[in-house]
Amino acid sequence: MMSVMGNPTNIFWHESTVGKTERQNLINQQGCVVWITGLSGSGKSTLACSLNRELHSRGKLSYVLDGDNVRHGLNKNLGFSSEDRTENIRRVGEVAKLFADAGLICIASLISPYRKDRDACRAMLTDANFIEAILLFCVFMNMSLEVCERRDPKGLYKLARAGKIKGFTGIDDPYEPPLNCEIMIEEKDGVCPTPCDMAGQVVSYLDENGFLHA
Ligand SMILES: Nc1ncnc2c1ncn2[C@@H]1O[C@H](COP(=O)(O)OS(=O)(=O)O)[C@@H](OP(=O)(O)O)[C@H]1O
Ligand SMILES: Nc1ncnc2c1ncn2[C@@H]1O[C@H](COP(=O)(O)OP(=O)(O)O)[C@@H](O)[C@H]1O
Repeated sequence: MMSVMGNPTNIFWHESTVGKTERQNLINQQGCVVWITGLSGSGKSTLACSLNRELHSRGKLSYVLDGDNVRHGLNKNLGFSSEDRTENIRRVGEVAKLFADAGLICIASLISPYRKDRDACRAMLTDANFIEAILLFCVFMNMSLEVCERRDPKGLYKLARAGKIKGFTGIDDPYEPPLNCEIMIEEKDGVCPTPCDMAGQVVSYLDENGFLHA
């Protein structure tokens, strides 16, 4: 039977002769995904960059998938409707899964505003071979809309408030905070942790959970 567009048939999984464990042993780390979610301006890219640098300086291989950047290539045909955001998250989830399988620490940094889309990625990254081990850790940038709007480095909140951008997250499109995040970054006594401290919090988590060694 011929394969049908959108509903592929007659395709088969081809096992590789080099396994994930062998790749991980080669680079002495365990592949996983650090999924950073939060409002625009909450500091996702800043944390992603700082974490990437910190892991690199410890000799660990990581790679950042940033929503803004991925939308220039792989996802350039997607906008900001709820359907497009869902597809954006799904594709990045699939790519992150490949990176994790390659043995890398993949840092995905996207607003990812809808709980169901983040949950779908988490389900996609559950390793059935190891007693349902979850390979995705959610980092929630718990910054208030006020903080993000005050920062507004790209001037997008201003445009959204003026009605010049429709469906902007936090203004006229929802952000659903995680109910089950592993790590939360938040202000303490009105002070936001430095990029270095934010990265330190994630590195400690990865270290404590054994991901920085094969
Ligand atoms: N309508 C609307 N809502 C939210 N954000 C918008 C919108 N239009 C453009 N932008 C810019 O796109 C960046 C978010 O892209 P993401 O791929 O992370 O978004 S999503 O996860 O699909 O919701 C986001 O970047 P960050 O500030 O880095 O979050 C914005 O710069
Ligand atoms: N921990 C922090 N302390 C102070 N300023 C920060 C911090 N994190 C991010 N910022 C600043 O806030 C703005 C938005 O950060 P960014 O990382 O671009 O957010 P996002 O990727 O979530 O849109 C930038 O100008 C950045 O320099």
